[in-house]
Amino acid sequence: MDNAATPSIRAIGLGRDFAEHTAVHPLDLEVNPGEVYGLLGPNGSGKSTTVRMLTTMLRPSRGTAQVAGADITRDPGTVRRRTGVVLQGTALDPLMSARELLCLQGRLQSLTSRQARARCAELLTAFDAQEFADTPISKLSGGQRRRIDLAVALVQRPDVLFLDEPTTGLDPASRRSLWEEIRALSAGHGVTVLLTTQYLEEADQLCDRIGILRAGRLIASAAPHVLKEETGDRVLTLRFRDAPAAGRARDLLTARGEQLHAAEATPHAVSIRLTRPGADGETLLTLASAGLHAESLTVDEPSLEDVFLRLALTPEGATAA
Ligand SMILES: Nc1ncnc2c1ncn2[C@@H]1O[C@H](COP(=O)(O)OP(=O)(O)OP(=O)(O)O)[C@@H](O)[C@H]1O
Repeated sequence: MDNAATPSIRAIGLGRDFAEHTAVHPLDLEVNPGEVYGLLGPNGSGKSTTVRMLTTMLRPSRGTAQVAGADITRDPGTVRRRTGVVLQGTALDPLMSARELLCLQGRLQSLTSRQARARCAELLTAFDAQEFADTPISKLSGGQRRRIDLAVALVQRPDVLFLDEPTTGLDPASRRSLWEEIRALSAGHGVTVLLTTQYLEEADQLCDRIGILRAGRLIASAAPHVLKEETGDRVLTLRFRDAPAAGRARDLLTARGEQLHAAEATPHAVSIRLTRPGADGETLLTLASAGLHAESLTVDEPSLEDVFLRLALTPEGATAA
């Protein structure tokens, strides 16, 4: 994909049924070259089914998609040649070493044995894996295996990389190091990455844009900061000298119809959701005119968790797309 204007992934009305059950409702999605896009959603929301359709492993029941410039149903061979895939549960042969696996993958991709060895050495260096390159896969840690999974998917220099829950089961340090690898692929090599995750922090830190799936529907798709600004309320916390002052402030604000928030559950503090522009100033004026002066105040920005809880877990039909 060398045309920056052409999306690396474009799905139009893509959907899949299993018997009577619609796992993915018609879905429209565009992911641009070099972008890291995260599909986020609770268990069973359709993340893996979407990835399996886009990687040509599962035929869609409806709709179309182009991946790396080729149609997933009309030209699945080209899609496969231009994409790398790392699915849940490693499929690596436990008796082979990383070096053997990478060379074999290179040969399967029609590299000469000399080219395959060179590519293998390049990837082992890039993934800092020389130290365990000749150890059987069965003896590697979860984090080391995941790095080899990723390296195997990169042998053919894919334009688009699909990662299904790449960091599930990894400790925080291994997770962060895998994020670095993924960022380097996208920023340094222009690889487009579509990953699924159940970790909000991962989506927030790693992804340029996030799509939230709920019951097979894409209910939001935007940059994490945009989702936070659009969906989450800021929270104002005021701390008073004593609990009675905080109690009076709480009563006054409740009577005005403000939404109290359990951000800081101490008797000296009161937190409210800032649901409209200027609500922070109004609140301070209201309290000051009743002789209530806070000793300190903080405003917390919404987190992706707020967004996710509101969008993904509220009853169906209660939120707009
Ligand atoms: N092969 C299948 N046969 C029947 N139903 C399936 C099949 N694969 C998935 N489903 C159903 O489709 C829905 C979406 O499943 P999918 O695995 O895509 O969700 P997910 O968001 O990836 O979940 P998880 O986070 O648990 O991996 C679920 O209701 C699931 O039971």
